[in-house]
Amino acid sequence: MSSPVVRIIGLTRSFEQGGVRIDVLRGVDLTIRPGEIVALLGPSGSGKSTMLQAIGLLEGGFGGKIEIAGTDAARLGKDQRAAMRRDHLGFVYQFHHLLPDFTAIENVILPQLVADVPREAAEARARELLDALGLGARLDHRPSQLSGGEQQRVAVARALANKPQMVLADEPTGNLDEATANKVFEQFLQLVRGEGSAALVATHNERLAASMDRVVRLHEGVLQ
Ligand SMILES: Nc1ncnc2c1ncn2[C@@H]1O[C@H](COP(=O)(O)OP(=O)(O)OP(=O)(O)O)[C@@H](O)[C@H]1O
Repeated sequence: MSSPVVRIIGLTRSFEQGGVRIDVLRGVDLTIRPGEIVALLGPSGSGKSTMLQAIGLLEGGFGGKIEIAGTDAARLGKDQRAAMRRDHLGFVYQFHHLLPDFTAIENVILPQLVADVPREAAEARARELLDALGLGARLDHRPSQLSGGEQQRVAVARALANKPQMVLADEPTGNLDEATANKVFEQFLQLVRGEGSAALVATHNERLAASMDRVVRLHEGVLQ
């Protein structure tokens, strides 16, 4: 059996708020296999974003163990964590965070150049992903010239540009109207499946969650 893309054991995280300690994550265990698409459900404030930040190696302050692609994150220095994010993980957020002065295709090319992909190959890959998302006629548009759904699709293409083993998505269609959200989400899932990436997708939407391979729920700091 192939090794998991992510394995977390006993993940904990607490915050101080106004002198009061809140234990948000109280011992979360989760294993995600290659290509597995997992929905992360939980009420507002239950710690979904906090969990994605931990797995994305974006912040410290966590207890427990996180392994990404078989490597214990605790052993990685700052630069190695950045390399792990770049080479193995893709990120999609509720808001697109595209670079406003770059076109759609440039936004998808850039992370590849940072990963030392040659320019021509990076451009071909960006074109392929944007085409697959129905944005073939929008390659040279800047984010401000795109609709919300189109911006979010560019963000999806950017997340997949470096062929990540896993995509971490935090309410990736949360700022879109329902019809657009459904369409973009369907395209997102189809592309992630086609690419063979695993994904962990935080959402409030039970219906979208049901279309994924597995659903886990955060409740009172643990997964159910
Ligand atoms: N940097 C921080 N400092 C203090 N408290 C924090 C911090 N980050 C998160 N929290 C608290 O941790 C809890 C979980 O927040 P988190 O954003 O992970 O929840 P969530 O499940 O993603 O919520 P939502 O569905 O509303 O996005 C909340 O009570 C939040 O206020």
